[in-house]
Amino acid sequence: MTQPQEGPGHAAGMADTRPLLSARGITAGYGRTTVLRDVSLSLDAGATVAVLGANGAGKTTLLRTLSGALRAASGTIELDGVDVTAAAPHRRARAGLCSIPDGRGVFRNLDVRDNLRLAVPPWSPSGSWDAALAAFPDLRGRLDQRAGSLSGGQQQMLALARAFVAEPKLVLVDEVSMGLAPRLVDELFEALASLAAAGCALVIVEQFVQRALALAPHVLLLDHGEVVYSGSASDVDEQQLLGAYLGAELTA
Ligand SMILES: Nc1ncnc2c1ncn2[C@@H]1O[C@H](COP(=O)(O)OP(=O)(O)OP(=O)(O)O)[C@@H](O)[C@H]1O
Repeated sequence: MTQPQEGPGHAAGMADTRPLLSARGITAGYGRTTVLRDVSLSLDAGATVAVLGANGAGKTTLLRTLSGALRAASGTIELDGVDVTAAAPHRRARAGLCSIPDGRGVFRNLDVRDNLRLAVPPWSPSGSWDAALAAFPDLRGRLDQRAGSLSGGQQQMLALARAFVAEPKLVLVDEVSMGLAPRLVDELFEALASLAAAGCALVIVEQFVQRALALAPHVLLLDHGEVVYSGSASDVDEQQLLGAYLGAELTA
């Protein structure tokens, strides 16, 4: 396994600048069940990593631990140099983290306008959501519509639009394509690409591996809660990838 400082988003040989996200030795789970074991992930500002692995490998658990929805049993998480291991989700959000969970992450009882308004950070100079509506013009005519009455795809657009408005340094995206038609998934991935192009770092969990790899130059491959590959997407061994997805024994 690659050491964290050589992992995703960290080009070997480059000047050693502080990573935006540094998670080291994370162990986490639910009650007495340990899911993640000694997971490390380091990501530079503006870098994108795809977290891959079979069902139950621990991908969502990793995102939940990074967002603060789940407390790590051991290990440390630093965001932009600040230790947020014990910080509540709202404190991580203030530090620049935005989480888009697979349950969409919108306020279903509020209309689209209020969903966007609440995503504006208090310190934002512009307080504008023009970029969000430019990325998702479909939402423009729905500002007064209750989020809960939007289609699944529109809710996912709104969740991503909120990320645009929040101007985060890091966005955690869990299964953005879940249950959506390919055309909508294209649109959502274009929006993710423009977030990345704007300098936002992304940690992506995605069932469509090829889509994730098209966006992410870096891969963290989990198998039964352990990192079995961490590094460049172009170097990932297809057999190893397949092995992790099939839950088969992996060769070194
Ligand atoms: N709230 C929970 N309580 C107890 N166990 C859980 C809970 N959530 C997940 N698990 C278990 O933790 C393990 C990892 O689940 P997780 O959702 O992180 O995997 P995943 O890689 O995201 O899988 P999938 O692709 O199916 O979403 C699984 O065995 C799952 O059953």
